Amino acid sequence: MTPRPILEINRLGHQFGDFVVMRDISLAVQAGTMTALIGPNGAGKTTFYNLVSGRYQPTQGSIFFDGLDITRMPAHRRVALGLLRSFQITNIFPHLTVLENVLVPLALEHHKGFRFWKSMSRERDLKRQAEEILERVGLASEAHRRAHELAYGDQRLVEIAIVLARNPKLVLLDEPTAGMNPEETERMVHLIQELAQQSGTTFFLTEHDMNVVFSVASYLYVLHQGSLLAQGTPNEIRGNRQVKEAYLGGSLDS
Ligand SMILES: Nc1ncnc2c1ncn2[C@@H]1O[C@H](COP(=O)(O)OP(=O)(O)OP(=O)(O)O)[C@@H](O)[C@H]1O
Repeated sequence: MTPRPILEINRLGHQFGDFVVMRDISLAVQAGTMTALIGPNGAGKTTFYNLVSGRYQPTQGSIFFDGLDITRMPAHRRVALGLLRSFQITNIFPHLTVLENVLVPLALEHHKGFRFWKSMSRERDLKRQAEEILERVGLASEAHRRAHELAYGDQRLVEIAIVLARNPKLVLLDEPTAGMNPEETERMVHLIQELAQQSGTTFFLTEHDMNVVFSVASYLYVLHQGSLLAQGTPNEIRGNRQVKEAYLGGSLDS
């Protein structure tokens, strides 16, 4: 029996007024995989993520998460179900320490809320969990620094730690290496690979850097002008003529 996909998109379409940005997208993301959505600039990746995360509601089609129809569900309820998005723009509390940045979502996950912040901060168990998450993303030594003091690449790691603290089933990773230098990119790639192998979390990422995509993803969907142009393994996509043409000049050859 084929396992049920964690994310199933059926004939998804979206219009802004009369302008059709997305048409007839059907795809499935299998649990435990690292799947990527790629496409040239303006292909519709951000719109697609906004539809899946609940920021926009599609004008056509349906979205199922873990077997549940979430097409019209508000974003915060999707988060509560375990569907999280890591934003391109750093989305952290700059004046809290790195550890506190992870403790806040952990507290939310444990339904304790901000009112209990003071007593909660002493709770050894949550602190230990936060430290474990920081260990996993390679930030244990930065735990007591304020987040805004960190280098850009490390701030993106804090963002990943915040997402992990919500105990996600599916993470939409929006350009995880955008704006990073080569060293930071390499660290992030290693981290993504490790997370994909070790946790039961499923990742669905979009990324402009094809070297990153081909080294982390096991399956790819290619968007072009709002439609699905191709799907397949990294090797199949690398050799796909239509995909190469869509990218005009072969950034896929690298
Ligand atoms: N709010 C909006 N209103 C009208 N058109 C929009 C809106 N948001 C996006 N678009 C249009 O939808 C199309 C897809 O844009 P989108 O940002 O989803 O593409 P993308 O693949 O994420 O691009 P990039 O890789 O450059 O970030 C583009 O033509 C864009 O101009």
